[in-house]
Amino acid sequence: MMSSITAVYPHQFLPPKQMENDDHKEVPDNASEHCPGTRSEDAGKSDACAGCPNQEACASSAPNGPDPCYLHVNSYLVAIAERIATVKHKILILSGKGGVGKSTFAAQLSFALADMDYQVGLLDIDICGPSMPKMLGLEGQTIHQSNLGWSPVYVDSIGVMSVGFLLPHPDADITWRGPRKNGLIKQFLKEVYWGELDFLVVDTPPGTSDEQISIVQFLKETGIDGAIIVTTPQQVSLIDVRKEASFCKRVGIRVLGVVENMSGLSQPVSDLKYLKRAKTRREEPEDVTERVLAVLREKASELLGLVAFTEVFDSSGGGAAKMCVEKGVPFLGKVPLDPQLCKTAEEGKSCFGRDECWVSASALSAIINQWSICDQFMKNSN
Ligand SMILES: Nc1ncnc2c1ncn2[C@@H]1O[C@H](COP(=O)(O)OP(=O)(O)OP(=O)(O)O)[C@@H](O)[C@H]1O
Repeated sequence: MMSSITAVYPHQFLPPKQMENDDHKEVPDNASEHCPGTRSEDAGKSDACAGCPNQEACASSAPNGPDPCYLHVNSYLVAIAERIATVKHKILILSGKGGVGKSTFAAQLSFALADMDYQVGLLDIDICGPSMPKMLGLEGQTIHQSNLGWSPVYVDSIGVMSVGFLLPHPDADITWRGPRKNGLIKQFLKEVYWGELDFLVVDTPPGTSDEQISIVQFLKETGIDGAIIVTTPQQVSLIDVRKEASFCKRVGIRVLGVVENMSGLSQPVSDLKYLKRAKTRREEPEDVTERVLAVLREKASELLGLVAFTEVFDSSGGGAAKMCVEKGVPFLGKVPLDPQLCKTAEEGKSCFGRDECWVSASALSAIINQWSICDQFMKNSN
């Protein structure tokens, strides 16, 4: 039972002692209040070190030598494992490049899973560029804490956690080096009370850097079920997907599959015919019958799923499907470049069940169904 709910303010991102640190000064979670940092000349020797459980380890380490923080790795991994024990499945959403639609996919996947009556959490660990508050229509929301921990912000039963909820204003920048990002991700995993979840979807920044290393390290006790890699069809994006797949292999994370997003332009057939005719005649159909026919054609093509495909980016290299064969990872499918999906995602809404983005919604549904992770995972966990 939750009680005494209070807001979590930006200065509570990290414990005060870490807020005062510069990025090179490591302070163990259990250190005394005025800890000089494990890399300091005074580590283990200053007055503040008296009585600290790390004193001996710090005093015996040469400055800039092995970091005694690692002596406490086990304690926070255990704390995270206990906290995350109520989460059945953890899925990372990765991409090699930015702007390929990873956050869009993570948000729409969460909506789809919630529609299937799963309990879903969405953790945004893109610390410097959090998109989830916008993509879930939760801008301006703040995090609260209760005696159980930090409460996610909820939309359509999806619990969402993002650094975006902790910013003093939407334009505030976060310019942090690795250790501070690491600290916040650790804090999210230790502090957030998700309750019983079927899926925790983790949206990451592009690449294989601090955030990816942290999440893999922190969840290694409990295990990560797998990763979905999002790409666009261009070769420059696919080169980086190969790196993501190699990263997953090296750290022992199963690649659940690759999604090719913005994969050509798909339009209802009726739209194309209508546009072509209007362009040829250089006039709008003034005739009522013409207009009625245009609407009927659109509805008919929607019902029949008739879509015309136009290639936008060069995919002569074979696109993601070919790359998947070479890397031996599943190809999950293509999502078209769809202005309506962009609009819907930026309005923070689900594309499922919306007439205007039925083309991309059906592509996403096909991917999620083909992925059939829900069945597989739920069977394994029952
Ligand atoms: N299939 C699509 N069709 C049209 N627009 C799309 C599609 N997928 C994503 N977008 C739009 O592209 C933009 C970038 O998407 P998104 O933020 O999801 O990318 P990202 O890979 O998460 O980027 P970053 O990693 O840099 O945060 C957004 O405006 C989004 O609405």
